[in-house]
Amino acid sequence: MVEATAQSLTGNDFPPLKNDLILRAARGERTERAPVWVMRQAGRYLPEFRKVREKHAFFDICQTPALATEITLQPIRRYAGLLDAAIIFSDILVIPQAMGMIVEMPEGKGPTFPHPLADPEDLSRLKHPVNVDQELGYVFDAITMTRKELKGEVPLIGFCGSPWTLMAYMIQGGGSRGGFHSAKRWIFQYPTASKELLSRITTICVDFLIGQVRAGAQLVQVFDSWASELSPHDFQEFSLPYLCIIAHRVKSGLSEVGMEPVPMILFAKGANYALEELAITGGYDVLGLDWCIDPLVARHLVGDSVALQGNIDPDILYGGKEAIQREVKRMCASFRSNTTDGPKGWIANLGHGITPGVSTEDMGHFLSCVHKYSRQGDEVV
Ligand SMILES: Cc1c2[nH]c(c1CCC(=O)O)Cc1[nH]c(c(CCC(=O)O)c1C)Cc1[nH]c(c(CCC(=O)O)c1C)Cc1[nH]c(c(CCC(=O)O)c1C)C2
Repeated sequence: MVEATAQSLTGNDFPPLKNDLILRAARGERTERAPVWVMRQAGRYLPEFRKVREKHAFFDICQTPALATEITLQPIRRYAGLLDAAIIFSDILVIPQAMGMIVEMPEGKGPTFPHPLADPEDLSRLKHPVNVDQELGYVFDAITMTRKELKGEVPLIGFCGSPWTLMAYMIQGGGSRGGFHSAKRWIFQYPTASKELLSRITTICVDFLIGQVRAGAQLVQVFDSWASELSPHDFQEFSLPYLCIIAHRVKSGLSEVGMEPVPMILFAKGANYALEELAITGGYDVLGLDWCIDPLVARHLVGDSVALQGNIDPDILYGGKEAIQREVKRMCASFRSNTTDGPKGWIANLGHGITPGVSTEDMGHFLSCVHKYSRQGDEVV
């Protein structure tokens, strides 16, 4: 059992980093090959995860730094040398919990809120303001412990959910399967209360991400997984402004405490129409793409101002080895603009999270194909 805590370890005590490929790509640099990691890489498709999960409740794992560390490291060990980043094992729904909501995670059922927010009066049920160190200090401890245990093999990514995506769960009370009709009703019927809630969540996201970086996270990602539920107009009104505030305040907050900024990644699924604007005003270093946009088109929209992450359709991992190889080749050609130069400002990933039924072997094959076909000097078509 490792006994480090965020208090006992300063940044300087962490082991030196051996693989900075993702940090260079996030800064927009040309790299010898594309760094690769996979959203939800530490999760249910891994038998070693399921084994731990049989014995522990989901949020007990999140709240026990040694278990969160162990699961974060599982894919790094299994795919030794193939993954270029680890992502801390946690969940976006720890923020609603910190605000006082009960969130349950029955196995195989996804998140459940027994008492979702029904109408604006329910905002008074929420803790406000939230002391992030007190409520979410366990995530900081898990990050510090994981960073140490990673021994500098790859950088560690911290994360949070976006204000809109979190609000959607808090009102809907369950996962995406049932849609987000109640949450959508709020933005139309109670726009002012919706914005009050979004502002409160934004403040927590800022403190939470700053705390994660202070604890040892070397990049951070904001997941706006359900941006796809909003029209372009409503994304402008109920998501984008809060996403921008997060990026700008995290950067200024870090500089106030004398820390270097870390690359910030935004994954706003289904908001490809906003890529150009996000690249100009968003404040993020990397924009994640879902699979519904051609990388060449995305690059054309954002120019050279940001790095891109993504974006193969996660279901390709069900298509067998040949299809995986063919589609990775295609993705590489598109992100590399069909040149033999190494990729520039590109982090390879899926266009959303890996799903539980993928075989561990096919995941490994995907990673190997990215290594093979994103390499500088190689033919790309
Ligand atoms: C980054 C992350 C998340 N969850 C988990 C991680 C761990 C790190 C990783 O491996 O990526 C573990 C993580 N989170 C969960 C699991 C499975 C839980 C179990 O064991 O029962 C795991 C391994 C539970 C969970 N938590 C959530 C869902 C989705 C439900 C829906 O469809 O609306 C689910 C199924 C909410 C959630 N959680 C997260 C997102 C954003 C990413 C995405 O869009 O996939 C979202 C939307 C983020």
